[in-house]
Amino acid sequence: MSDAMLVLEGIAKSYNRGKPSEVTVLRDVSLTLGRGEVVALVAPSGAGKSTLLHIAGLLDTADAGRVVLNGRDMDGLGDRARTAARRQEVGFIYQFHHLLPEFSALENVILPQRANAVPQAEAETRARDLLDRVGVGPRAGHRPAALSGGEQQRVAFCRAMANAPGLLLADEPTGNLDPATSEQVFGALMAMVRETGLSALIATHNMELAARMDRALRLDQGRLTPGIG
Ligand SMILES: Nc1ncnc2c1ncn2[C@@H]1O[C@H](COP(=O)(O)OP(=O)(O)OP(=O)(O)O)[C@@H](O)[C@H]1O
Repeated sequence: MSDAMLVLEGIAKSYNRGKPSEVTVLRDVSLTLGRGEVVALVAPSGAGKSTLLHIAGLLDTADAGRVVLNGRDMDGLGDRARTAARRQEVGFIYQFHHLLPEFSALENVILPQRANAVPQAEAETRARDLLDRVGVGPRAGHRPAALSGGEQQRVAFCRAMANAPGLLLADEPTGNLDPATSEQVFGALMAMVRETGLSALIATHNMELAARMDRALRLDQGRLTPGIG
């Protein structure tokens, strides 16, 4: 098996193709993310970070180029196979937690496992373990609205990790938090990523956080260049 968890080759993406409002976001994006490697994705607002993360995580398709996830070429796969690959291989974290408001923290971490046919008791044990590891175990029975911003985001990590993905994609995961909470949440995220040997691509505007990852890539004018620049 290859050492890469994710390979992107020559990815291009435009919105409103063929219309006067066409906007080209990604021109030629290539990237190899090794197993256990944590890479910062730094970009000005509107440069296409979310678009790139969505293509890498199989939530969107590119106009050109290849996505190889865990050694498997995603080209030509049907919707069902892409959804199955995404559920097994990819965890997402967003700037806003997007937890389900009607469910407790615990249930929010159980549900994705149930969607993956994990038995209830096993899903609950894993959810409790994940929540304990990021320090929100005592709050497991609370709904998101009763949790602080930092707690909500830690629950969102647990949800992303619920199905033990090999790849974590994060879109400004601490962008909505004050500096002290951001530090706490980033610390919990990195500890879990390192412990589980996950590969991660983490978009951030925070240069200090970017500098603490294995390397940084800058997205600008539809292309990636090394460094924070
Ligand atoms: N569905 C869409 N239709 C048309 N244009 C879009 C669509 N989605 C995104 N765009 C445009 O593509 C560009 C890149 O968007 P994207 O959300 O990927 O940027 P971003 O780098 O994540 O931005 P931010 O940091 O502000 O969240 C923007 O100019 C945006 O307006």
